Amino acid sequence: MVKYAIEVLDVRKTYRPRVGLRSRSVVEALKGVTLRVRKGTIHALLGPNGAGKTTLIKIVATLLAPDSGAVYVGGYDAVKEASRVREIIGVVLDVSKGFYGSLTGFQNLVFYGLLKGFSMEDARKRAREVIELVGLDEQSAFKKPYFSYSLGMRAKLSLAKALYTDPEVLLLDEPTLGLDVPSAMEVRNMLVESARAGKTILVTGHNMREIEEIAEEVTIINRGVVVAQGGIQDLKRSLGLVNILYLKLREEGSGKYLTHIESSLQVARTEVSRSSGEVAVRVYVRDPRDKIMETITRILGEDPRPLIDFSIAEPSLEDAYLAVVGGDRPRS
Ligand SMILES: Nc1ncnc2c1ncn2[C@@H]1O[C@H](COP(=O)(O)OP(=O)(O)OP(=O)(O)O)[C@@H](O)[C@H]1O
Repeated sequence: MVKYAIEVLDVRKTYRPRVGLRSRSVVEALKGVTLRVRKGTIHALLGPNGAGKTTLIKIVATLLAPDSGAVYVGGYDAVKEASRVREIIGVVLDVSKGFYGSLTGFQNLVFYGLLKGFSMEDARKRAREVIELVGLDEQSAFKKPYFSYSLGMRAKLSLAKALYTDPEVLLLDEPTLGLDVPSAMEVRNMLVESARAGKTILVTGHNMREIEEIAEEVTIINRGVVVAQGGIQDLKRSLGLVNILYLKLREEGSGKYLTHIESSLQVARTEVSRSSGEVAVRVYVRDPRDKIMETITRILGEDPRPLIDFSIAEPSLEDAYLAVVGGDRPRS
């Protein structure tokens, strides 16, 4: 059995856009990117504008050929066996492309089904199913022409099309772009459900909170190069990101309490401020949350009096992302 549903091995891609009549500039969009996505998982491809994410999605989707390197989807070579790959993928690229403006969403999907070899009856049945699955409202789906759709409705219809053939692998370039908050949440839930059901998803996006909620692993690329990769928690740890422990203590006994904390945990830094008999402390800790909780509980057992309140803030994927590409200006 194939362990990785998607394998991208040392892929390079250069664009040579025409500038003026003769001269050509060269854009190295991917400079040797490798990533592997395990079957039944969600892997997020992150990076600033122009990093090369769309280029990579298009290559995995067989829409662009790499200059060098190899890509396998479901074990099939995306260049030599492109038609096999196309049978097992669903793709969302530009949510505003790929539909006929004068047809309704339903008609567009039925037409797509017929192109994919479905009978008229099956094409209509499947179109209804995916419209329901993505939560596209019926009035819009069956009555309104596509050209009148809002960006959010277009995004849902794109997703419906990607899911139409019930593909093993979903390749989604910013699938929640333009969706309102509840719709984006519905889509996220649907992706998580799809992965649970065994589908493999490679998704790009700029909303780190959304990505953190759904993805198991991430690849961060910048200027065509992988700058960080792996499980989200491992990534935070490897970047040396720390938890922040907030403590509110009574003045009396606070010194001893803090000494205890600092000797039990790997503390990177402590910030203390005092006001009206209370001490507010921020402790930057390298230990995981469990260890911090265990330490607080133990010290509390010895002397509960100084502690008024505490909370722990864990670093977010956004912190990790900013640590890797923070401050970098978008290209082009
Ligand atoms: N058809 C093309 N011709 C020339 N250059 C291109 C073409 N498509 C993309 N590029 C360039 O390749 C680089 C990577 O672009 P790509 O669209 O893959 O980035 P991206 O990470 O998807 O960005 P965004 O987050 O803005 O969608 C950019 O410098 C872009 O300008």
